[in-house]
Amino acid sequence: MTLLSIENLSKNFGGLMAVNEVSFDVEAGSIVGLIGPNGAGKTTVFNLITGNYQPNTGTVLFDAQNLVGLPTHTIVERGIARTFQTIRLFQNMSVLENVLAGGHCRMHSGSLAAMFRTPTQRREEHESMRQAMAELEFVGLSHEWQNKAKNLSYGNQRLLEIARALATKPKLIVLDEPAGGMNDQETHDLIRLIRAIQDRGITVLLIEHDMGLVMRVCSSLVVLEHGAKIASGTPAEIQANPRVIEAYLGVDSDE
Ligand SMILES: Nc1ncnc2c1ncn2[C@@H]1O[C@H](COP(=O)(O)OP(=O)(O)OP(=O)(O)O)[C@@H](O)[C@H]1O
Repeated sequence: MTLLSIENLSKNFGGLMAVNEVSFDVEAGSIVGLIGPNGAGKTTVFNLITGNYQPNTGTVLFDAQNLVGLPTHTIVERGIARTFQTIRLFQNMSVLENVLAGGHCRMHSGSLAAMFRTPTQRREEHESMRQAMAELEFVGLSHEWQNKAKNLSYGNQRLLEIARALATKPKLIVLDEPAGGMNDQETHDLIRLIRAIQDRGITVLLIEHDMGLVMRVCSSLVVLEHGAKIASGTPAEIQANPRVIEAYLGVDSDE
C-alpha cells in the first residue's frame, strides 16, 4: 500500500529550480532513502512534504489526501514527523521536556482544563510523561531525562530529535541526515534504531550522505540531481546504475 505519493513536485527559488517535477512513492512500512549530491534538492523535498515550503506545482498525497497548503502542525497531526539537518531542539529545556513538546500535539485537554488541573487533564499529563519516557528509553536516552538538551553530545541530540518526532505518534518519520556528525559506533546503533522504528510499523523516509548506512538500511532509494529525479530502485540497482555513479557515487566519497 502506498502511504506517501509525491507527484510532479516543483519548487523554484528566484529562478533556481531546486525541485523539478519530482515524483515518487513511499510504501507503507518501508525505509526509503532520498540521496543525491549536495544541493540536489533533497531537503527542499522534505520541506515540501512537511509544509515548511509550498510547492509551485505538484501534489503530496499522504493516506490518499493532498497535504499541499496545510499548515505544518496539521501535517504533524495527520501523521508526519521530522528531524532537521541542523538540529532544532529547545536547547535550554530538559531532554524530557523536549520530548513532551513533541507529544503535545496529541493531547486533548484544552487550556481551561490545564488551568484548573482537572482529573482528565492530570491523567493525560501523566500519560504523556509516561510516553515521553518510553520514547527516551526507545532511543537509549532515558538516563539523560533531566539533563538540558544543550549538554548532550551531538549524536545524542540527534537521537533526542528522533524521540521528539516519535512522540507525535507518526505514521511516517522523515529523517534529514540522521547520521550527520555521528561516529562509527553511533552510526551502527542508529541503523538498529531505524530498523526498530520500522518494526513499530512506522514508515521511514531519510536523507543521508553515509552510503554505508543508506545501502544497509533502505529497501529502496530515490536519487536526485540538480532538482530532478534521475533514478529509483533497490540499493543494488542504484549502486549499479551508471547515471547515478556518474552523478553521485563517482564524486568524492568523503562528502
Ligand atoms: N530557502 C531557500 N532559498 C533559496 N534557495 C534555496 C533555499 N533552500 C534551498 N535552496 C537552494 O535549492 C537548492 C537545493 O537545496 P537543498 O538544500 O534542497 O539540497 P540538498 O540536496 O538537501 O543539499 P545538501 O545535501 O547539501 O543538504 C540549492 O541550490 C539551495 O541553495
